[in-house]
Amino acid sequence: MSARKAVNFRQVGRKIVGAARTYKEHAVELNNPIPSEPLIFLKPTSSYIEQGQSIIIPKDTLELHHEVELGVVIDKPGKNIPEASAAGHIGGYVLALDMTNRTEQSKAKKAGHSWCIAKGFDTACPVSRFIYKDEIKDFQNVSLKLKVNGILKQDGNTKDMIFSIPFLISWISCRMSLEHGDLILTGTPPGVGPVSAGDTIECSLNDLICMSFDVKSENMV
Ligand SMILES: O=C(O)/C=C/C(=O)CC(=O)C(=O)O
Ligand SMILES: [Mg+2]
Repeated sequence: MSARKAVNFRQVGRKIVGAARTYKEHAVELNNPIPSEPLIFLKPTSSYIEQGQSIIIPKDTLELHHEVELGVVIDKPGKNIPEASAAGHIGGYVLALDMTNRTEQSKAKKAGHSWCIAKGFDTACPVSRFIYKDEIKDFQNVSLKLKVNGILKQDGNTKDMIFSIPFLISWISCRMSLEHGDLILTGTPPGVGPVSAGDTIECSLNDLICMSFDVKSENMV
């Protein structure tokens, strides 16, 4: 059996590409149109945290939302990647949270500005350990769950995505080169909602990964 290959995406520190509204019911719950093509954004790698660190709500935030997502880690770089060969560029996965400052996002949407502040604050991208490719048999059939203070809020599966993961990889690569160590957040299933200081978020991927994060406000740190 060939040695498993890990991609040290945290050490490599390349870009985080977020895909938005990739689950129909999530687009609907936020009163958004069902997209005809992917909507993407970038998150800085300064937003990464791992279990043991806290999610910090930026000051003046009225509404911070949880979004549990499957993250795809890129191994083989490429540009204009054909959909048919896109899966060959995947190096592994993570369970991720695309924490979102909805207060900032609403302002940005009204003004036609980017979501970089809404999506890019420190601690906005909690991630699990690296998940080897062979640990997930079918990336298009992955269960994603999230609880807040023990109450189930999100319970989705990547089989319900509007765009397939190979399509997302191909589509993104036609607009920007994908590099070794990049992370693609593939979007969140329905059930997103607010978290407050003192809350605990628990999330899981299949029966493989569980992680939890506490939520603090800036004046608590
Ligand atoms: O359109 C909005 O109001 C918000 C969209 C998102 O934040 C989308 C995602 O990040 C997602 O679908 O995962
Ligand atoms: Mg998201």
